[in-house]
Amino acid sequence: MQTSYPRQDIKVLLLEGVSASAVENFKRAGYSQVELHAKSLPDAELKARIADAHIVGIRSRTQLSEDVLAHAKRLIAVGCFCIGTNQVDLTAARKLGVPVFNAPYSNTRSVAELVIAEAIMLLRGIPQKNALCHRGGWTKSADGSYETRDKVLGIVGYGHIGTQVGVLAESLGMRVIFHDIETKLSLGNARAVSSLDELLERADVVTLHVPETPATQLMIRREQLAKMRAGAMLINASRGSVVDIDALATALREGHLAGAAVDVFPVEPKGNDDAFVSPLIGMDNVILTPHIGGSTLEAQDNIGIEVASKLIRYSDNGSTLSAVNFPEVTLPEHPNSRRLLHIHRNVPGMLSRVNELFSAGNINIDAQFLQTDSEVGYVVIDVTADAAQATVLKEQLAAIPGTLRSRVLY
Ligand SMILES: NC(=O)C1=CN([C@@H]2O[C@H](COP(=O)(O)OP(=O)(O)OC[C@H]3O[C@@H](n4cnc5c(N)ncnc54)[C@H](O)[C@@H]3O)[C@@H](O)[C@H]2O)C=CC1
Ligand SMILES: O=C(O)C(=O)COP(=O)(O)O
Repeated sequence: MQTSYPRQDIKVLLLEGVSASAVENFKRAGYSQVELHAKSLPDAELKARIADAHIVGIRSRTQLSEDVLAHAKRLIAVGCFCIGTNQVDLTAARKLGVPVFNAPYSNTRSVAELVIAEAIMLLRGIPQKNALCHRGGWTKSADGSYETRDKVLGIVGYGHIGTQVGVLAESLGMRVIFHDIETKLSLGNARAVSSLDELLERADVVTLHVPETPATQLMIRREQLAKMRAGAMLINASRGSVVDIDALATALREGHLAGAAVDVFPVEPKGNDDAFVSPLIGMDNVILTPHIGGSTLEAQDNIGIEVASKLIRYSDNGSTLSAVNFPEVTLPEHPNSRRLLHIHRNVPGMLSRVNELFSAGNINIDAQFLQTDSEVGYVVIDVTADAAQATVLKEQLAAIPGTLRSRVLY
């Protein structure tokens, strides 16, 4: 279907080495202006580059704050080519009429596999043994080295990743307990515990799989670490903000914890050429990884296809299905109609004002779908009109007070 605004004029800005599968997907769909950067950009450059971008794709590192988004004058949609969307000011984007999409499942298995591998490595004391061998040392000993069988794995955040970690851990013979703020269906023999404290007190290995929210900010501090069993281990592949990293360093240094595996940090380098700084550097019993929990070729390839497809669908036909900050609207394509979009502040009487326009112009509405949330309304309208009429209608829609965006799609 030919779009009113030519696809080749739509600028797609992709940062942080988003997978080539995304670029291919855009190009195949006719979006020829795709700019790909290997890293996240410094704030000033980001503001400059985002100024004329219609679509922006990022991963977990790029911060799309209200201030940055205010520079994006032509932005129609944002894609987070990852799970977390905490790096985007979702409310600010919504108020600008910009839907944000992500890939909620594609890298979950990759994280779960890494966590299981780390649990085994930590229980065997491999990080410190490996480090010593590299320095010419030799510690052939069973001290502090355990099988996973019958050990208790405590999962904090029993969602898409947490549940998969639980299933894999049970296949190794671990006993799985979990804590979540929602009531969750237990898979296998996993058991919910009554509180985070109970989980910390009972688990041999604690693994964190919560999103970054105000409630998970520094969820694991000195007091929580002190509640963990002496000799227990902590794995964090969620967000760096969830753990007080200095308190973790102290608990490890003092020997209360036997080891840790950390993939995410309060401050992470912008790209592979930048230095990594952490109080955990130099601790042999800590596995440090550069936020690669979801970085497998399979996951990145699938994420590239998934998020690019969502962005293309929105740009081509207005579907906001699975947007994380926006009313979800999807309407089948009606090839013989013109499609208009109207995004507005959710105030009383908006739909009747939109519809008055069409009846005043004697324009027939072939199909219409409105969805609202507390702040924003989004309506897709298919009408019988020619291209010139559609352009006039778009301008008239834009003039309705409270309008955030109006577009003609085709
Ligand atoms: N290291 C990496 O490369 C990756 C990290 N992640 C991180 O992992 C997080 C989790 O991913 P998914 O499992 O897919 O998310 P999810 O949304 O499926 O699961 C999160 C679970 O945490 C629970 N939760 C939320 N707040 C909580 C709280 N205060 N206390 C206890 N439970 C709470 C939720 O109810 C939910 O069950 C993502 O938000 C992302 O930040 C995700 C992918 C890759
Ligand atoms: O999916 C997520 O939330 C992740 O943390 C993975 O982030 P990344 O795409 O590796 O920057």
